[in-house]
Amino acid sequence: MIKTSASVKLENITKIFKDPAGKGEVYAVNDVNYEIQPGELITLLGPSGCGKTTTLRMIAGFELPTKGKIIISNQDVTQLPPNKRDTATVFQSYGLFPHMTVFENVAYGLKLRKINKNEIEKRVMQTLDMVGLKHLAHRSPSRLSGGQQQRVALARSIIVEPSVLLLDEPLSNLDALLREQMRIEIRRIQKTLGITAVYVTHDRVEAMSLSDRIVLMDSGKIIQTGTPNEIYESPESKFVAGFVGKVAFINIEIKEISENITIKLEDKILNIKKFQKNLTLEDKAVLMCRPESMKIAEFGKGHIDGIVKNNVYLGNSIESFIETKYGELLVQIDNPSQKTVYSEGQKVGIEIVPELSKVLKDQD
Ligand SMILES: Nc1ncnc2c1ncn2[C@@H]1O[C@H](COP(=O)(O)OP(=O)(O)OP(=O)(O)O)[C@@H](O)[C@H]1O
Repeated sequence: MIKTSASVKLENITKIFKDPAGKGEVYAVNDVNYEIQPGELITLLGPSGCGKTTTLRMIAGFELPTKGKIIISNQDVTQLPPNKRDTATVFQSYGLFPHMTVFENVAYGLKLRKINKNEIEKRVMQTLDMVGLKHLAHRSPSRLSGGQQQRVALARSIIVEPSVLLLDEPLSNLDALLREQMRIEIRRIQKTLGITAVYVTHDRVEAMSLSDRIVLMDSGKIIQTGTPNEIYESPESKFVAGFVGKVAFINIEIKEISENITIKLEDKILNIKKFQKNLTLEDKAVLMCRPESMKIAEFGKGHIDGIVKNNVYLGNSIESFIETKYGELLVQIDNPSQKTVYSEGQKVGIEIVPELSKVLKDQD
C-alpha cells in the first residue's frame, strides 16, 4: 500500500518559544540531531515538558523550527506547510468529524484528492478491515468506544499513504488493557505497511514494547538513543536507568577496572562487566540494582541484609520490597513458591547477581 518508506533527518533542530509568563525564552527543543531510518518506528520518550511534542509538531509542519533543518527522504521540508509534507498525524484527541460516519471520516482524505468513487470504496473498506472496523463503517463516531475512535483516526491517517506516520500520545485516553491491545495493533499495522513512524509517549512500557529505537529526551535535548534493550541494559546515567525501568542505586567503592569492574560491597568483592568506557577508578560510582538482578537468600548469606517490608503478588512473579541500610530494594521473585518467598517482617539476605548487574558513573 505504501509507496516507499522515507527517512527523516533532524539537523540541529532548535525551537525557542517566548515564555508566556514573562519576557524570557523557553528552549523547548535544543539542538537535536537524529536520523530515522526508512520503515523504522522510533519513540520520543521523556518527562513532561522535555520537548517531545514540539519535535513531532516540527516534523509534521505545525511548528517551524527556530534553527535547523528537517529532511524527509532527501527533501528539505523545513519551510513546507503540513499538507505538502507527505506526513500524517494521529492525535491523542482523535480529531474525528462528528457529523460524518466512520466510512466518511476515513474517505475524507481521498475525496480531497479527487479519487474516483469505486476506488475510494475499495480502499476505505480495505483500510477499515486492517484496523478491525469494517463492520462499523456506517456508524457515527459518537457511538464508538475510545479505542474504536482511535482506530478510525489511525485508518484516516494511513489511507492517504503518507511516507511518515506521526503519533502524538495516541493511547493516553484509553484504559490500560485497551492501550496494550492498541499498541500491539499499531505496531502490526506499521510493520505490515513498512511505514516510517514517530511515536510520542511518556510511558516507558509503551516505548519499550513498540519501538525499534527509543530517543530519550530531557530539557529539550536528546540524552540517549538506542534499541529498547540497549537503553534498558546499558543506560548512560541514573536518570536514563530510572526512566526506562525500576531501579535502585547503591554507592560502591571501585577497587579495580579492567574488562571487569571489581567492586567492594560490605566485606565482599564482586566482579561486574564494564560497559561505560569513560568510567575510571577516581569516579564516584553506583551499583544499578534492577528487580531481576538480585535474588533473595537466607539472612546473612547474601551480599546485603534486610527485612521484608511487603510482597506484591503479580501472578507468576512477586515483587518483594526489602528494607536495607542502602534504602528500599525491590527484588523480583519469579515462579514464587514457599521456599523462595519470605513473609513480611522476616530478616533476609539479598544476593547481587553479577552477570545481571551494572556499575554506573554517578553523574546525576
Ligand atoms: N506554544 C508554546 N509557547 C510557549 N512555550 C511552549 C509552547 N509549546 C510548548 N512550550 C514549552 O516547551 C517545552 C516543551 O514542550 P512540549 O509540549 O514539547 O513537551 P512534551 O515533552 O511533549 O511534554 P508533555 O509530555 O507534557 O506533552 C515546555 O516547557 C513547554 O511549556
